[in-house]
Amino acid sequence: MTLQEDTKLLSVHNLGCIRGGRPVIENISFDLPGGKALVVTGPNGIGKSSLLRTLAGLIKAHAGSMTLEGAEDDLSVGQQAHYFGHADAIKPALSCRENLKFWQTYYGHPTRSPYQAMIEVGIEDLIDLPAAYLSAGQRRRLSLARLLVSYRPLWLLDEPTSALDKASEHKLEVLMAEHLIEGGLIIAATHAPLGLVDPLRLHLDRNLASEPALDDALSEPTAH
Ligand SMILES: Nc1ncnc2c1ncn2[C@@H]1O[C@H](COP(=O)(O)OP(=O)(O)OP(=O)(O)O)[C@@H](O)[C@H]1O
Repeated sequence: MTLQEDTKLLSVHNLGCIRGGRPVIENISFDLPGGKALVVTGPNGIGKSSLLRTLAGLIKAHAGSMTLEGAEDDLSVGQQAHYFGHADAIKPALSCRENLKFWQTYYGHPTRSPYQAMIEVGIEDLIDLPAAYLSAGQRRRLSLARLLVSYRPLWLLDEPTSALDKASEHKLEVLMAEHLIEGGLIIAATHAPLGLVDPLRLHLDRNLASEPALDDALSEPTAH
């Protein structure tokens, strides 16, 4: 495949990780170009979250390699990724604005003000409220706003619609579409349809734990 100068490409080759002393993902290989999403599916406990956490650099890969070319090549994949996991990365004693300012300072590459990001997720009225006062869905939306205050090309989304109402789910669809149009990449682990247009798909299956199936991929899985 020929890469345009500004085209990003995430390449994952034979990735594996160990948790609790046993391998939970093995031999995961795929290519994901900028502008595309990869939807990861599979039964509970198969390793979807572990895959995302490994890509985010939160779990050490015990095998394989991953690179993200075309962005900041000197940074690791995790350093170029926003990780939106089950736990909301929110400090309850800080206001919503202070939480977003903290993350923007930490991540760098500012794209929107905290207030603009809060408008995007529809909770701008709560911007000066301590995050401890937010409902579960509001916390989730604040967590989502964290992705909007700083640019990172790769979004790693673990069950991103959990606790979101229908309007927020729709907003998430729009935000994901915008990120892809701008050449970003998304990997989403999900049990729910996410409204992504024509995503690549990786289904992890218990019987195929060492041979994940990647449909419609740029490169065939190379499980050995
Ligand atoms: N902190 C941990 N220590 C040890 N083992 C863990 C840990 N977290 C998860 N596991 C194990 O790793 C395996 C994969 O878990 P993971 O959370 O990645 O699955 P999942 O596909 O995301 O599941 P779900 O659909 O339920 O969210 C499971 O067998 C789980 O028991």
